[in-house]
Amino acid sequence: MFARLNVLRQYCLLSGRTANFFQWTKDSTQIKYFFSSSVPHSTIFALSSGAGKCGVAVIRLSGSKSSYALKQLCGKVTKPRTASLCKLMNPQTQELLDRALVLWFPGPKSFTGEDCAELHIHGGPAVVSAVLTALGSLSGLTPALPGEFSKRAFANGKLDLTEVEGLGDLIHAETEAQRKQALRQMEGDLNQLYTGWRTGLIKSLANVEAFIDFSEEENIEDDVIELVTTSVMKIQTEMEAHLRDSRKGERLRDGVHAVILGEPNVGKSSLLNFLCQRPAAIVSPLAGTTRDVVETALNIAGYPVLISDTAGLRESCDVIEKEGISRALDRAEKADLKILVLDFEVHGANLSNVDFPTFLSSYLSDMRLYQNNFREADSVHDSPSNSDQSLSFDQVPEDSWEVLVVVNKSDLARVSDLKQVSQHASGSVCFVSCKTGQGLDRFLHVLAGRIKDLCGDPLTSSSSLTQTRHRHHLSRCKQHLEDFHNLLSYDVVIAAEKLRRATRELALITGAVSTEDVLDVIFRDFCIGK
Ligand SMILES: Nc1nc2c(ncn2[C@@H]2O[C@H](COP(=O)(O)OP(=O)(O)OP(=O)(O)O)[C@@H](O)[C@H]2O)c(=O)[nH]1
Ligand SMILES: [K+]
Ligand SMILES: [Mg+2]
Repeated sequence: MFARLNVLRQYCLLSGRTANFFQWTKDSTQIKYFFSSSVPHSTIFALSSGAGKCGVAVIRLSGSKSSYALKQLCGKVTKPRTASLCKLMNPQTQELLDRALVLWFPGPKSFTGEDCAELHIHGGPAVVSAVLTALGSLSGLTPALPGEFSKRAFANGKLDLTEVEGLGDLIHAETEAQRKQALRQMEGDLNQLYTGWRTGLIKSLANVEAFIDFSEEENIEDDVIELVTTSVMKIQTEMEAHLRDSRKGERLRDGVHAVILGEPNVGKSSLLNFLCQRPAAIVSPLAGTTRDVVETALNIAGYPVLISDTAGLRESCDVIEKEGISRALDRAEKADLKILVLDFEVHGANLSNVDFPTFLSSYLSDMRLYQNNFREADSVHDSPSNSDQSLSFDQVPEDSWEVLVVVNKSDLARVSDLKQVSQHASGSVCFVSCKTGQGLDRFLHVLAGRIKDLCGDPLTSSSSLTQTRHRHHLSRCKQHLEDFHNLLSYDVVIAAEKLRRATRELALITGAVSTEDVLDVIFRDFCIGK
């Protein structure tokens, strides 16, 4: 009985595709399994190219009535996977709608796995509207919901969930590196990795269950548990390394958050304007010009960066300026990269042997302390604290941060001074002048290098974790595996349950096991026609 049970259970777990529709529950003696009823039957259609006037628009159909629709509009079903020039007629009036290139993809060799067709028509809004109206008039055809084509592709085993997410990211990719990462994921990079781990864990689980069921009566190899432990440990180690990637893939997907920080008037806004090549922030000789956070999205060397200019940091009694400083500190806390701007005239002579990350960390926490004190005592508007909060480099080291140091206004320095100071400063300090442009090319180069380090190279590095959703399930999986090791010598049955839960977490990532809620969230961001 147990052997049969295991075979069936394994079948459910291993048959990646079937498992989509195959859920099982176990009570003490029997297994119930059933097919999900979510197999779609209607035939859907939508404009898959962007809306608005364009040369060519693509209307896509999927479902069993696609061939019927072709017959109604073109008078025939065209040759599979070949572009055929056809006249599209209104099925009711036989009026000519457009001349189109028609493609016919009989299932299962299609994007969704169902019978599919594409109509490449002229991209005028009236043409598109006339063809969509004609399709809508056919019985059994309904307009597609957002992401419905991809959802069907998933339901029919054409894509797993990570590939669906890769496809969504590819459509939303705005920079070259994002495109590469998304494409890699859409091609099945993460699916392979996670399914590989899951298959490995399922094999181990089968061995543990065989051990539980037969160890007393039959010949089970003595070292089976030892082999399982080694194999699970190997997967666990790989998973831990994958989780420990400093959020590179997630950063590339969402954009690196960089923040420009420094005292008033050092040229923070001038630097932002240089980076985005437009006057995004107001520059003026008045200290305290920038109050709000000024945020701009940039593409730096193919990587997405969200850069924020902030209020100059100082002990201010002005309520609005204080609020600006609070916002700057909040932004600094969340940023992946902090760009500290200094004024050459003020700090140029004092740059050697400074540990900037630890210095900035403690400087910002002192600023925060000052801000909080100020908030608590309403009466302190005209009595700044006694502590000296100007930038000086002798503060106590605290933490290690990603900091890029820019020394601005180096045009005001004597050439000999600049040379001497830059020789003694650490290699990561950039001496620039936003006024004359000197040093800005090198700064850009250094900045691009840092951003690349933060995101990783999507082509050469190993597969990156790209989504919080994946991280969530992987962390839980890792926890179950740890519990498995800890429990194994006490209670094999409970340990086996932990292993089973670990495999389930991986199945939730790829969608081998899925719930409607998760699918709704994933497909929600898709556009109509995809
Ligand atoms: N000589 C010189 N002046 C500069 C340079 N960069 C900026 N400035 C001037 O310095 C002043 C302050 O520049 P901002 O960019 O407004 O400085 P900020 O750090 O954003 O100032 P706040 O927003 O007030 O904190 C302006 O008058 C700029 O023209 C530079 O490289 N050399
Ligand atoms: K200013
Ligand atoms: Mg400013």
